[in-house]
Amino acid sequence: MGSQSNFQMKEVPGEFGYVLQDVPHFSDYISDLQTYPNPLRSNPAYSVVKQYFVDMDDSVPEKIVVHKDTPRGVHFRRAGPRQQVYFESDDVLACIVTCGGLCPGLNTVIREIVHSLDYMYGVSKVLGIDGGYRGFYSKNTINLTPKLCNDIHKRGGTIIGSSRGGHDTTKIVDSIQDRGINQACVYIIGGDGTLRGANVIYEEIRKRGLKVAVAGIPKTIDNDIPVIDRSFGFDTAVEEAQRAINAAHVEADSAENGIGMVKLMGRYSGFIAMHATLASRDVDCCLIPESPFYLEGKGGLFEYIEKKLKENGHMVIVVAEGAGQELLPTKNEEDASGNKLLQDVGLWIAQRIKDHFAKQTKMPITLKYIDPTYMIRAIPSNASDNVYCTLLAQSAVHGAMAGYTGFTSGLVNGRHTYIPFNRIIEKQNKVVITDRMWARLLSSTNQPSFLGPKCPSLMNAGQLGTYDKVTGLLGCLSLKP
Ligand SMILES: Nc1ncnc2c1ncn2[C@@H]1O[C@H](COP(=O)(O)OP(=O)(O)OP(=O)(O)O)[C@@H](O)[C@H]1O
Ligand SMILES: O=P(O)(O)OC[C@H]1O[C@](O)(CO)[C@@H](O)[C@@H]1O
Ligand SMILES: [Mg+2]
Repeated sequence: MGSQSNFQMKEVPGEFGYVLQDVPHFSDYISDLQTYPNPLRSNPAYSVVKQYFVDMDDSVPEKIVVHKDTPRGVHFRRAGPRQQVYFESDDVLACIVTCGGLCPGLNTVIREIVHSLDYMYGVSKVLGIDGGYRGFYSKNTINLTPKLCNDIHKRGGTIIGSSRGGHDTTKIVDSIQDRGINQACVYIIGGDGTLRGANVIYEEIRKRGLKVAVAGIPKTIDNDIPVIDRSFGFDTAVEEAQRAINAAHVEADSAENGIGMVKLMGRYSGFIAMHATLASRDVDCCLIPESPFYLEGKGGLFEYIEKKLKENGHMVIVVAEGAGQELLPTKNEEDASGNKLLQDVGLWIAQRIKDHFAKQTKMPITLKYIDPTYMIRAIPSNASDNVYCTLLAQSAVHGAMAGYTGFTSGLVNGRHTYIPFNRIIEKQNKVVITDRMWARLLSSTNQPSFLGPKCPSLMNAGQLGTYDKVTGLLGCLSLKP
């Protein structure tokens, strides 16, 4: 499945190095479009709010830490309602699909799209596509009404179902066309794979010249989507992870040389593990995919565990599911979407630790391994994620009604924006171990950096300035602002 984009990004330059990375609009490929006054103009709740409508020229900078001489840089369109809309309420058919793994907040986003369409724009025809992309052409749809969706934010999962694999662009766009509608808003909620899929749907719709807006809402519990401040459900996941870490700590603290190990999600990005560790303060070692480590010898994990047990009598380790995969025997299996299936690194390390302490040392240990991964992502979103989901959904609805397409809504530096698909699918967001946040974690846990002769890859790649071979610590990180 390719992810190359056929349409160039719309870049609008301005003064002093200002660049607007704009989102596509119907007017880019359809002529003679009719516009209508936004129905919110006559809605008493909104018409009294000063500056409720977003100025067409408002934009949000991607980087807010700047030097006095640096150019103004990349900006994104500010999200929110526009004075004019490109649909008449009665003509619009909207549909919502959720794809990929579960994430706290999916139902909140669905609820808020349905409610916003109805209450703000008078759009009452909203279909839920059953079970991910393949539901477009192989299953029945669900009529989503404000009444049906009223309580769903209190439930985990997604009421319309989700799946991996099964994306067929032609069939999906045919199915949108076959429903006999020429005016539609398609809301696609999902992670990096889903948004690549959304981009090709948008491109096909554009090639066919259809007045169908494709709006994405980025979803990923791993927080691996670039550009945005964080993805919805992440806050909830970090909070829920505390329960598992607490349990691991209690178990470890109550045993002789107790080790509590918790595996958290994070296929390629260790954000949940990093933030859960920073939040907890009970964690002595956090292992993430971006930071290679080794077990044996000087500066290795076993040596550190022995030191910690001698000092404190117990310790807690958090490991992200994608950490240390290069140490495990390879298994070339993929899921239906083509994502590599990972080995259980937590189980593997737990066994290696047990073997090491049984054979190499006279230290009896008690190790408890906790894998709360699916329990964490199956819960409803917390209060802060609920607010976030609500605003993401409202922004997506405003954007599509205003004729924008091929975009996701997303929080950038605390402001809601519209981001073109091209930007959001171009790479994965990862923990940068030469950034301040990872350094903060290292100083909080006091764990080794593992950047010794056994992990030379980063040294060779020149990602670090210098490395203190004596202390094993990242002495001279080139910290980014
Ligand atoms: N490059 C691509 N082009 C078209 N469709 C894609 C592409 N990559 C993935 N998809 C489709 O997107 C859907 C979801 O992809 P995937 O299973 O990778 O989850 P995701 O959106 O990345 O979410 P998660 O964060 O849970 O992994 C699947 O139906 C898959 O077929
Ligand atoms: O078992 P599933 O549904 O494929 O999901 C597992 C994957 O989904 C994620 O939660 C991302 O959504 C990853 O962290 C994890 O590897
Ligand atoms: Mg993904």
